[in-house]
Amino acid sequence: MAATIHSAPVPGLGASVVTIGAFDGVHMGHQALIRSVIASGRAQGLPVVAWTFDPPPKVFFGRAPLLMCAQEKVARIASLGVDHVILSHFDGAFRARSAESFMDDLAAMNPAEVWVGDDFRFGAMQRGDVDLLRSRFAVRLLTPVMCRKGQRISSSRIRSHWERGEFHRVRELVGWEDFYVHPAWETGW
Ligand SMILES: Cc1cc2nc3c(=O)[nH]c(=O)nc-3n(C[C@H](O)[C@H](O)[C@H](O)COP(=O)(O)O)c2cc1C
Ligand SMILES: Nc1ncnc2c1ncn2[C@@H]1O[C@H](COP(=O)(O)OP(=O)(O)OP(=O)(O)O)[C@@H](O)[C@H]1O
Repeated sequence: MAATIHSAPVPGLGASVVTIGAFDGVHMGHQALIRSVIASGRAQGLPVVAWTFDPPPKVFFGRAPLLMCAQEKVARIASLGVDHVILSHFDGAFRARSAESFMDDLAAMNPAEVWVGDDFRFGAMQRGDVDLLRSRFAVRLLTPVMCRKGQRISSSRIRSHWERGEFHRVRELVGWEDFYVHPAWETGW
């Protein structure tokens, strides 16, 4: 069944399992996290929600270039098999929301589990962390997914490889066989 796309918390969920993240590139670490929440949701018979942001916060703050547009990101997250994708517009008003206010929205979906990585932060000034999330929800942490060289896969590392022109590494760490790297990037503009 195709995922439904929302711009705010999914209404009317009596229970759910949720994962949250910027998910720029939907790389192999993100895929493992999303597959874990799907497996858990299926096992419990609960709807699976992936909550992401457009643009990714780091891009909004000018700390990173974008790896993947929102349309492609949502399509790839949906293709993994989640039931709902929330795409929140990350702007000046959204970034100023407190961690507590964000958790109130999360609570409206009655999550039985919230799946994130151990470095997940949220809320104004990044004040929310895994411990705060644990104060209100059952948090499930995914063990970091490493590359074959033993380093944690991240959007930041993929951006660095891209900037150095190491496109074979970009493709390897992103983990999508059809990930499009423009030929001009391969040869230099
Ligand atoms: C309601 C809300 C407010 C946020 N405000 C800030 C902020 O003020 N500064 C910041 O650097 N990041 C902010 N973020 C972004 C988070 O630090 C983080 O990037 C986001 O929750 C995605 O998590 P991830 O980076 O682990 O994927 C905010 C996130 C949320 C959900
Ligand atoms: N390699 C990984 N293994 C397990 N979880 C991961 C991995 N990379 C990211 N995550 C988790 O996925 C969610 C989304 O992460 P995020 O979008 O910040 O990815 P990132 O690759 O760490 O990005 P950036 O490098 O820009 O900080 C977070 O909960 C994060 O902890």
